[in-house]
Amino acid sequence: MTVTVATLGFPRIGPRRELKTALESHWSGKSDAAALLATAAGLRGQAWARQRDLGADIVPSNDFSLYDQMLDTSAMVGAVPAIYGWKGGPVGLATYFAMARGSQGGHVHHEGCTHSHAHEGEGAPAAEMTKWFDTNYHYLVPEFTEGQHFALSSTKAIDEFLEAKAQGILTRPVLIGPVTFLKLGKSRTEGFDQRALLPALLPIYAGVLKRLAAAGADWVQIDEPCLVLDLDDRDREMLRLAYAELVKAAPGLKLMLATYFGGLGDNLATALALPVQGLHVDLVRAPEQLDAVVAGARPDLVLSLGVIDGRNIWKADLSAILDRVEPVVKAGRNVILAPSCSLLHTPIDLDRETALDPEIRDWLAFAVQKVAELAAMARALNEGRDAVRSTLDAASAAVASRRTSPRINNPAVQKRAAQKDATLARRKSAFAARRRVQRARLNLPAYPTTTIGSFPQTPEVRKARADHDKGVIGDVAYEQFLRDETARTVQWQEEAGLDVLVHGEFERNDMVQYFGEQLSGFAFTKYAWVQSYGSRCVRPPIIFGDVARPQPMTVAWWEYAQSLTAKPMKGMLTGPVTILNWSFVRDDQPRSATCRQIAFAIRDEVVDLEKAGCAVIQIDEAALREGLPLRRGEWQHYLDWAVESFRITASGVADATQIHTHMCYSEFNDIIASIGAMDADVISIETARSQMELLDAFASYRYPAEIGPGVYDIHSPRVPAVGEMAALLTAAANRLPADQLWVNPDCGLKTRKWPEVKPAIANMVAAAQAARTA
Ligand SMILES: Nc1nc2c(c(=O)[nH]1)N[C@@H](CNc1ccc(C(=O)N[C@@H](CCC(=O)N[C@@H](CCC(=O)N[C@@H](CCC(=O)O)C(=O)O)C(=O)O)C(=O)O)cc1)CN2
Ligand code: MET
Ligand SMILES: [Zn+2]
Repeated sequence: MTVTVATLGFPRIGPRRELKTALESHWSGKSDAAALLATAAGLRGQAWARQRDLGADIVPSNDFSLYDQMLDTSAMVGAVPAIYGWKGGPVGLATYFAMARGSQGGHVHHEGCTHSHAHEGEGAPAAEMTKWFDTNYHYLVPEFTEGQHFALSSTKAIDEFLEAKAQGILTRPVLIGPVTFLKLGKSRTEGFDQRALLPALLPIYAGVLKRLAAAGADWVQIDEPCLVLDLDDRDREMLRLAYAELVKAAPGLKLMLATYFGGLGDNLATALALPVQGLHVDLVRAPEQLDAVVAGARPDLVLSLGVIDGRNIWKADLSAILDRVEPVVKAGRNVILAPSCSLLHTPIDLDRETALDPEIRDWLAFAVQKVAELAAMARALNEGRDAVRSTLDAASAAVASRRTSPRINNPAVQKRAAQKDATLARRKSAFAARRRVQRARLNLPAYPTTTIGSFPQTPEVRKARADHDKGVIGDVAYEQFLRDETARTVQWQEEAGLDVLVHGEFERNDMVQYFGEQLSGFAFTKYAWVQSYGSRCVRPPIIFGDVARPQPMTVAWWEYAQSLTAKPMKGMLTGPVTILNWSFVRDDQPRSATCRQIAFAIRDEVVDLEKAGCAVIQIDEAALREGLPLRRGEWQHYLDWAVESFRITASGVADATQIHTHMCYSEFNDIIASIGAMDADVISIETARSQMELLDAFASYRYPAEIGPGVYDIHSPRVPAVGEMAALLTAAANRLPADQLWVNPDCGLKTRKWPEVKPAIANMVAAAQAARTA
């Protein structure tokens, strides 16, 4: 049986972020819908042709999206909340983008926002956005109500299939499966479990499948990544019901059920019993499941083996993969080779990275290179390994070079990380004692005020950095520009009456990339953008080797900022867990080991800041929660090493140095013990939208240290009134002792504009003053 190659999805932002440019131009009114749609069609056409030319036999369609594939699914089934004023019929662009970004009524929802929020009287807020499994990609959360009516409201899946067909490519359309779609959504009706909507939803899916079959599709890929999560009996029953129904929808149409981001585990039997014609499994995250899948699968079940890592950028050891796949093929199985998941989570093309060190470059494969790897392996299986001998040898050589390169190994770093000394992860005294000396040193008022770190990254700031990168302005001019921005911001904070100041982070492109660029063991790219949400992208640094900090990274900026004021200036760092979770990480040692190395590097920075005189140091761990494993049984192990890494970072300083941490997500109940174990002196969290309910977790845990519950929803341009923030502080003080409380916004202010920030912070300071005298 011939082995074929499939991809499950391809990056859609475009090799030069053409989609980002087109979207932002359209949103700002500079170009019309036709121009946007033409760019989008061009990108789709390019991606299909490219994958085919690289050797993919099965090319996906409907993996493209103007914003997000979950939002596309909501549009497909007509799950549009009433606030968007949609009257039925096809969901048009205006409704689609209103759900993605909020709608006018004076206010366009800005692209820098990751949350839903209430904009009273300002049109409709955007739908809530949240993390897609354990990735840094965000999807728009579908919303359901009891009695929800569904209707086919977007023919995008069929249209794009026909578009590719007209280009001469018979694609395999991709749909998000109905069970994953419902499970990842939320119910707007109190007490209503949206899973009850499955019977109402299935006819829409069946209708789409019928139309696809009529348009000429032979296979459809249905993604059910929920199959790698902990499921209950009702979920499993839903899967049985859904697929019994859907395989009957269109005679002759075959379904490839795709699972990814983990192993099927205790859902294996459920998956194998579904009457679908093909099953895709992730053999990168869960290589051990291959034997059980093969043993349990019906002989006629087509197996799509996800052997190339869709979540990382390393070249694969092709011969080692062939060793594992060959016996399956020899046994007469019908096998497709594929990436572990959609290639959406990798950058597009390594060939553009001409500035990367050639040795490191040789270790890497982006989306384009990964398809070529698959094609080479398929040829080896079909024609014998000699047919691609040089490719296989080159892959083995690259893997061997990465394993043994002196660039990867730093014995001093390894020795340091191997230390078992428990005092490295322990502050000198317990919190109560630290608090006494910190209070004496800082002498802050009750309800001390501060901000989370960044101030607006204006177009001028971004332009100065781009001009500096291009050589249009020199180092001196760029430094001076940043000093001026910093000085203005420090002076303004003094005038605003804030108690603990920040320098503003103007010198940083991104809170992770900035550090990656200065640490050894990291490589960074010029064009390797990965979509985070909508038009927003990140360039995750690549951690290829042992991590060290050759020299201080932030001390000079801190010293400059502190020289401008007598008030305490916070040192501002990104923590090890967040750097790890927002980077491409080496796969030749456990993530925990890499995290521990980063922890020591950042610890050195903490110590150097203290030496320079810094009394308050914030170590951001915004991504601590998103690193949680998908299976609950694996949580504690992760939390233990993540917290240990944070503690290593924070524990090199004297009792009198106050360590802050910051986390901007709003769920602490299930991990509160680990938050406590971080042993920070102060934690700032996002709470403005939850009316301080979040603090209940801290209260019932009797969290001993200080907390800055956000009182200003920074994701909205709206300026909160003094009374509103004062009421939030009262609500906080009803839950926790007042002497534990700080006053701050939910998160950094980099995506906001100065005309919003200035009055909002002035009001926040006034609210703190009111609380002090209450
Ligand atoms: N890494 C990371 N992950 C995160 C977050 C985060 O802050 N960082 N926040 C959460 C939400 N996710 C987000 C992801 C991206 C952005 C974001 O703003 N991205 C920017 C790019 C940020 C950046 O790297 N900026 C660089 C490069 C900017 C750029 O595009 N420059 C142009 C030139 C611009 C000019 O000439 O004026 C170019 O290179 O082509 C800089 O400021 O230096 C974007 O897509 O627009 C925001 C939130 C969760 N995950
Ligand atoms: N210090 C960072 C900032 O203020 C923390 C952001 S958390 C996503 O931007
Ligand atoms: Zn934050």
